Amino acid sequence: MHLDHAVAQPHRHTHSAAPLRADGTRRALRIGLGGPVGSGKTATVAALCRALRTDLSMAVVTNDIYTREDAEFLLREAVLPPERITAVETGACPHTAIRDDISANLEAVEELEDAFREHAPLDLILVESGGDNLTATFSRGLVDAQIFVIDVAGGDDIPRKGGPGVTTADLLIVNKTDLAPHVGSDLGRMARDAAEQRGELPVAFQSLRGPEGVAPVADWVRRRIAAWTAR
Ligand SMILES: Nc1nc2c(ncn2[C@@H]2O[C@H](COP(=O)(O)OP(=O)(O)OP(=O)(O)O)[C@@H](O)[C@H]2O)c(=O)[nH]1
Repeated sequence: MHLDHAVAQPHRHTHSAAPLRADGTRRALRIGLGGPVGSGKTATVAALCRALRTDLSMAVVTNDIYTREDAEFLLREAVLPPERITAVETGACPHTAIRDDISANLEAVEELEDAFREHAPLDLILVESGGDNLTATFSRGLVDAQIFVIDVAGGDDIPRKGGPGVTTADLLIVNKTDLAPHVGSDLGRMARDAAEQRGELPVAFQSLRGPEGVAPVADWVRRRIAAWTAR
């Protein structure tokens, strides 16, 4: 079994918000990325921007507790033009801003949509959560699909322990597989536990340091966009 390769498909259709705006135009697909501190959310967002930006009109909203560090990293790396990156400062509780009081994030995605609507309507907005614990999930009023990013260095028992991110995310990424031999994580066990917790929901084993990088996850995003556009 090639665990470095994404196990994809099928996915559930759990969209809650309407794909069309009041004026009949299609809005962008919104995908949220959550997960524990340091698991690789920003690195995955950066890699997705590089992989998809020539084919798609895209933008990113970052959430940090007190800083704009994630947005500054994306700006420094020039993964997208600055006007396509917005930072939301969430205050004390990062999961509140993506789950309970989503107003600041909704405002950010709607402003981005409006800014590009005329000349290059957005196809995709990635919303990155601030690093938080295993319970941080997105409101379905904010995003249409969510990706949960964990990493092998966080311990190979994370999939077994479950939690809403691991069990319900539309895609689970087990990141930094290149580190598995160094930290003694058993990828086979993580795959079995993840399958047990998630049933048919897909899991991608990813190393951004490896030759494949983000490609399998970028393909998953493309399929979501295709399904969104076909609706
Ligand atoms: N070895 C290895 N390192 C990685 C990989 N992906 C990300 N990293 C590194 O892990 C560190 C944390 O990555 P980030 O993308 O900042 O993690 P994050 O989840 O956004 O962190 P917070 O925003 O602080 O929650 C960085 O030094 C990345 O370069 C990977 O696949 N392999």
